[in-house]
Amino acid sequence: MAAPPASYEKELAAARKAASLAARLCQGVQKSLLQSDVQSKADRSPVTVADYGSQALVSLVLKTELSSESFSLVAEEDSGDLRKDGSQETLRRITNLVNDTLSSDGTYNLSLSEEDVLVAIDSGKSEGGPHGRHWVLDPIDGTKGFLRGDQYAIALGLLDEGKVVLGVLACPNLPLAPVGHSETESLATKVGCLFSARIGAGTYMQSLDGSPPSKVHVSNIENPADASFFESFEAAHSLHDLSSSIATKLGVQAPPVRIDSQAKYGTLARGDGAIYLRFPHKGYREKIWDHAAGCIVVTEAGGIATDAAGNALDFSKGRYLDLDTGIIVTNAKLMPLLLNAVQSSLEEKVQSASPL
Ligand SMILES: Nc1ncnc2c1ncn2[C@@H]1O[C@H](COP(=O)(O)O)[C@@H](O)[C@H]1OP(=O)(O)O
Ligand SMILES: [Mg+2]
Ligand SMILES: [Mg+2]
Ligand SMILES: [Mg+2]
Repeated sequence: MAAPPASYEKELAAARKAASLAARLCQGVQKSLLQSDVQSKADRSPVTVADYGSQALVSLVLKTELSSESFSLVAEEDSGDLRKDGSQETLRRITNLVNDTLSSDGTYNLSLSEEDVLVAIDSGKSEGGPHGRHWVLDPIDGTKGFLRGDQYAIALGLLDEGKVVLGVLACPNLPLAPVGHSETESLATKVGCLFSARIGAGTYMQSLDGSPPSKVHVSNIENPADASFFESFEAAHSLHDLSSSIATKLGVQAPPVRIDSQAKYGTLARGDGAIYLRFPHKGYREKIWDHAAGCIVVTEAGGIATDAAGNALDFSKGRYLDLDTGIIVTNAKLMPLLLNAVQSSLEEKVQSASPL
């Protein structure tokens, strides 16, 4: 007899715990961010002690909670820069952050050395791929938002045979109340959301301080005139002009809601807006950790995520996502209209760029 299908319940509980602890570490750092905590990577993008600390902590919690299983992690950061001369102080600070967060939780009797932290960070070097299980982690997604004091997310997913089977998004600065509605934004509202999704079991949201989870669903808007859309805060991450041309074609009335990170997938999953548009500049290659958790959070809530040609996102190809032009997300009713608008705006863009 065939084995029953995996339920991934134990893995989801471990992922929630890991992402919640990492969120606690990041919140502490964001409150007291020192200039010396921020470095530039070789690609000139920022990285902070919190990105490294979050990656070490998630890797450690997953390994400890799921100790009997083989462990593969595809994650954004590595220890290369931390092993260079002049990084000792930064490494010491990261190690203290990880140990302080572990002891504040109280369930682990662990104290890590600096070398343990480097090793935990480097356990994220897996290449992923179509076979077996691989955890996929962005320890801070939206580092620029994190530095501004805005939105960011700890994004953790699990691939099994190339498919995302669970995902959690911890969004420490995201209000529990809907965003993008000016009436609710003026109210002092509680922040800190944890989204979690398991294949076939739906998407749930709870507060990061531990309220019971409640099931969420994407917006059921059918008329694009009533829809609002999310896009990157950073114009360098997504072509705002292209989104605006698509929105105009669709008849969307509301201005774009710009927020950082995969928090956009979370807000869409709970129906705050109806559309997410992402069109990186030419030459940018999307990584799996920037979309795996967000993708299952939104699809288990009834949404659809595709590339600009309407193909499902394929997480089985290694560390990068191979895709056509961009990523679009909406509900099943709006997707055909959205795809038409995207394709016609992309054609216009090509025509306006080619010499007559
Ligand atoms: N030039 C770029 N174009 C598109 N995305 C980028 C670029 N540089 C970094 N990113 C990544 O885009 C995501 C943030 O997107 P958003 O614009 O939706 O906030 C992050 O994963 C960020 O990485 P990181 O995880 O290092 O912050
Ligand atoms: Mg980064
Ligand atoms: Mg990212
Ligand atoms: Mg990141």
